[in-house]
Amino acid sequence: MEPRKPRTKGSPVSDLDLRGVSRWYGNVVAVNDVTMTLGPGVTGLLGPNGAGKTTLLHMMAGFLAPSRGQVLIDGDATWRNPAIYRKLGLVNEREAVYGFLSGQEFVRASAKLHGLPDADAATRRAIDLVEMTDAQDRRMDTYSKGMRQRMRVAAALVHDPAVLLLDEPFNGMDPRQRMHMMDLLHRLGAQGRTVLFSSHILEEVEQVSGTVQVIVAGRLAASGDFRTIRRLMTHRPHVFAIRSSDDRRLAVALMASDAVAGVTLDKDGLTVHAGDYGTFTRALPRIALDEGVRVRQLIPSDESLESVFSYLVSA
Ligand SMILES: Nc1ncnc2c1ncn2[C@@H]1O[C@H](COP(=O)(O)OP(=O)(O)OP(=O)(O)O)[C@@H](O)[C@H]1O
Repeated sequence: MEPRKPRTKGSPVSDLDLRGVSRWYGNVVAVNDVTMTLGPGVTGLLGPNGAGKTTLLHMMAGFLAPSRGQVLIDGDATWRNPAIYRKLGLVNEREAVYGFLSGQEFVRASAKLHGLPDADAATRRAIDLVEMTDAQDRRMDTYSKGMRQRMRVAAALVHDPAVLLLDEPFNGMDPRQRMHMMDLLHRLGAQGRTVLFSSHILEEVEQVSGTVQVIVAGRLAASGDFRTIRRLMTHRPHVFAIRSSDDRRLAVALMASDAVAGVTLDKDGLTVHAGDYGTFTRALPRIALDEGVRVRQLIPSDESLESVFSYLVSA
């Protein structure tokens, strides 16, 4: 976890604690016995579609009761506790904005809902934080996806919460908008806020967050800094499809290698089961060279995110 940093101003730092949290819908177990603690800095909640990310975020935000366990902010349960909204902001996955409102009106409505004593000042400050001051008077339906998303973040930040939760904030953004949003999350984390965002894309999480929580099929599958997660994902069995100038000869040589667990040969070439990505990809060129075989194609054939996740779950 990133070191705790003091907030520059506003409310004190907050910790978010999940203790044995489960949530089921009828027979569907959406979240299964998740325990984690989140502190200041940016944390990525990584998981494939349907893993339970939205359900977790909604429980953290006090929108949804845990079926079992507890979600606590600074020791207080989030469920049925409106007082936590002074400390917490949520940016939901679905865009719910009235396009006829200007960005400024949208953020100001949020300031009013929070009953802030000086709604205008809070609105100005939040819009400035997301760098949307120049565009604040335009109607929101004239904004790009990225601009709309930043205004939604401003609305969630208008009361200066110590905790910010964002559900798939990068969805539908082009690379430039994505960079801008990443920069914003970095800044918010560096200010000492506890920022949690969900994503199903490893690279997004890797670029923004110090800490990663991986959730699969409702369970916490792994957690740590992104290097640990990346290592877990590469140090695992891999399957490669290979075509070469002499598949048969290469197959025989590969079978003798410690880096290879199994080889099948058919008319489309070789399928190699390797114990570990790095060991195999370092060994292959040497083996091919020794045998005088030219490798024409090397394709990792089980690189789907789902296969990585299912490995992490079983690990
Ligand atoms: N209101 C509900 N009623 C029944 N099942 C639900 C409900 N909400 C979610 N689920 C189920 O719970 C599981 C977790 O869903 P959730 O939306 O939390 O996952 P997610 O990781 O956010 O996925 P996505 O990114 O696709 O939204 C899924 O199997 C989903 O179908």
